[in-house]
Amino acid sequence: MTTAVANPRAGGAGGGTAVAAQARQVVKAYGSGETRVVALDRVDVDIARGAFTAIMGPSGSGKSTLMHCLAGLDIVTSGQIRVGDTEITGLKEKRLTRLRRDHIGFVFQSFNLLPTLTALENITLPMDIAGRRPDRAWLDRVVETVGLRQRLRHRPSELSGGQQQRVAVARALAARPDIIFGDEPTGNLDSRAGAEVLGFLRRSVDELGQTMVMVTHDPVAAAYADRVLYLADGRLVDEMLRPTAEMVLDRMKAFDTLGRVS
Ligand SMILES: Nc1ncnc2c1ncn2[C@@H]1O[C@H](COP(=O)(O)OP(=O)(O)OP(=O)(O)O)[C@@H](O)[C@H]1O
Repeated sequence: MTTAVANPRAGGAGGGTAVAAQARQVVKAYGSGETRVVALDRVDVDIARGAFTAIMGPSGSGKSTLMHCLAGLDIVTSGQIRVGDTEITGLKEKRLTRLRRDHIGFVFQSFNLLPTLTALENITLPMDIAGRRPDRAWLDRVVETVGLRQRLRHRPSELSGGQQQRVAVARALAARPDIIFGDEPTGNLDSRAGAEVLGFLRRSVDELGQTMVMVTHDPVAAAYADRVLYLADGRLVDEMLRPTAEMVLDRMKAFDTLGRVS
């Protein structure tokens, strides 16, 4: 019934390009003088459209900073960031806010749902605020994909953690963003609920053509991705295609042996 929505990607910014987001020679430094910290050190990366990318690396290696820079939440010190066809470095805050609102979705570790609203109201809230009408057929398909049909009238307190995160995923998907960023989206969930949410993120890539980028420490979570990027000391040091949890774990152990964990 929901297969009628044939091309969910049509109409997005830069919909024709194979790269959803791109970093070129990105440097991000915090502070100055003796307290200066280089969080990203000349990072080049292409995030493929319609793929699931995981970002891994030791604590403090720059994962969140890279995600925030790619999402236009943080301003780079030097280098360029493109989202779709738009060069975002140098954009004024107003245009950046609009770009984030219209083209980027977020899923955080804490679900960030409004307790007084039902699941459905939470899902459509960003569109309501933006004065956009939800596309009913698309919303239907999203609700179906994340398995929330029977829970739409429930408030967050009446839902399990996994279900709440599925509402947050549906909220991100509902606006049909060009790219969704997740910062440890399963960090607050037990392994069963985490697996469920990761399964839905995977489905949103496979069935809805969504582009997903997720920061994680968890090899099992990373194994849901098509590609894993490894950061160490603010640099992109390695990547892995079609990962399995064992492969990711082995790679992490190799990094440990090199003394790269902080
Ligand atoms: N606002 C800030 N001010 C100063 N330094 C910062 C700031 N944000 C991050 N840093 C520093 O930049 C570096 C990278 O931080 P970042 O949060 O990106 O790492 P991470 O890999 O996401 O770490 P974790 O896995 O612990 O979340 C760290 O050394 C951190 O201390």
